[in-house]
Amino acid sequence: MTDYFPGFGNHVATEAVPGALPEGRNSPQRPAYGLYAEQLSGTAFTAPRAENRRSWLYRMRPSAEHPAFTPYQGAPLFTAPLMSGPVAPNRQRWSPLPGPDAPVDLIDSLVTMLGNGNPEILDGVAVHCYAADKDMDRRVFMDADGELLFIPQEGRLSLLTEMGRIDIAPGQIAIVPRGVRFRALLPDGNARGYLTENYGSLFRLPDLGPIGANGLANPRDFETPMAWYEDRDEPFELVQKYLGSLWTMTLDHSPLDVVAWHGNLAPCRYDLAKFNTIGTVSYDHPDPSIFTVLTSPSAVPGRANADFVIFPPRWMVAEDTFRPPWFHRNIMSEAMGLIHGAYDAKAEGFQPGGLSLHNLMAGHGPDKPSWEAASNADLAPHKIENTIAFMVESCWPYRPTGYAMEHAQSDYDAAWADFPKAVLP
Ligand SMILES: O=C(O)Cc1cc(O)ccc1O
Ligand SMILES: [Fe+2]
Repeated sequence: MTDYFPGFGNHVATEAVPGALPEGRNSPQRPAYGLYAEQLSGTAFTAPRAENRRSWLYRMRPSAEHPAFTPYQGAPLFTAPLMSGPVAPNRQRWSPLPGPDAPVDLIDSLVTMLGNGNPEILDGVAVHCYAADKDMDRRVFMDADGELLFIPQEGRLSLLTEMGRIDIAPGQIAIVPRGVRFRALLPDGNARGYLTENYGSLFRLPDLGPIGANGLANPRDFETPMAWYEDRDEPFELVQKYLGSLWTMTLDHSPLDVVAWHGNLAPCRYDLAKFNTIGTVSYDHPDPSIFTVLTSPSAVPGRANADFVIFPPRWMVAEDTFRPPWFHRNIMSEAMGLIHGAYDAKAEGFQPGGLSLHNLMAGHGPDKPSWEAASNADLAPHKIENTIAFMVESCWPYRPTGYAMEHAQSDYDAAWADFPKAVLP
């Protein structure tokens, strides 16, 4: 059983062994039990206090003690997206990826679909999919390129991280900060889902403006695990993603050996069912920014490097309104996935586990069957139920990988074919 602390980005102090956490200072001359003190910084030392995120880890061996990394040969589809060459301004959509041919763990199963920005300039975001059926045993992963946001779609994940164990099921999400090592177990034997990799500023809760002090994702519903460690003196492979490529080295022990930690940079989980969904109670379809769970700001105010947005169950009551998403062309770029159920703008072809891409200025919106149904619907209050879609909206256009382009649906444009022409008086 794992226990969690409630709250988002709180300062936490936790020890798995009594007496392991120093009191009154971060770096005593001799930490208890011969532990090693290590600071893990998620923001620059000099970041403004309100944004400053770091933790102090007390571990059995310093993480500096390791041999050189060499190129990793696994995870052939877990890549940086291509950074050059033309990108067609086409809308794209993907059916769920085929399952693995041979047993594969979470890291080796990752398939990079979309990405923008560049880990070298600390801006941008990538969307990967996983479909795994093997635990990571004596294998640990760490991402130097960004913060990881897990969005399971099928099957639970147990993320054994340096800073605690996180259990999530479809409908829940987990964040693992940049640099935090972990291995993933699959309690159901297999798991599928999405992984968002944020190269930019850390995800945080959005400002609420006139909404007030409460609403959307409430801070208390985020959960940070208590300290947990494994004391295993056996070979452990550590795979690291660094500047877009994968590297490996082998330790003679598990690096998940942090016995105590304190600070405000830590993994956490959140149950999307707890989202306080806000919508119109009069008319019109509000902009989807009202569904923002987490945002990673860019340097331009109000223009996110990445917004993680959900479309959860909710009441639709708008009067004299076309209720689903409208036709639109957006300066922001939209990657969307579906955890379960059906999305109200796409009656056909957008399946749970699938993905879609509407890059900046691509005309999109309801497909023809959704448009027809919503244009003629009786506007009684109606509850959208049994579904959660999500969007990773970014100010930078996404580049699909070569794999993504080879596996895209070939007929997505047909979603918007044959709309009747308006008849003028
Ligand atoms: O394109 C989409 O389906 C996502 C979306 C949803 C919505 O309610 C309004 C705008 C928008 O981009
Ligand atoms: Fe959109």
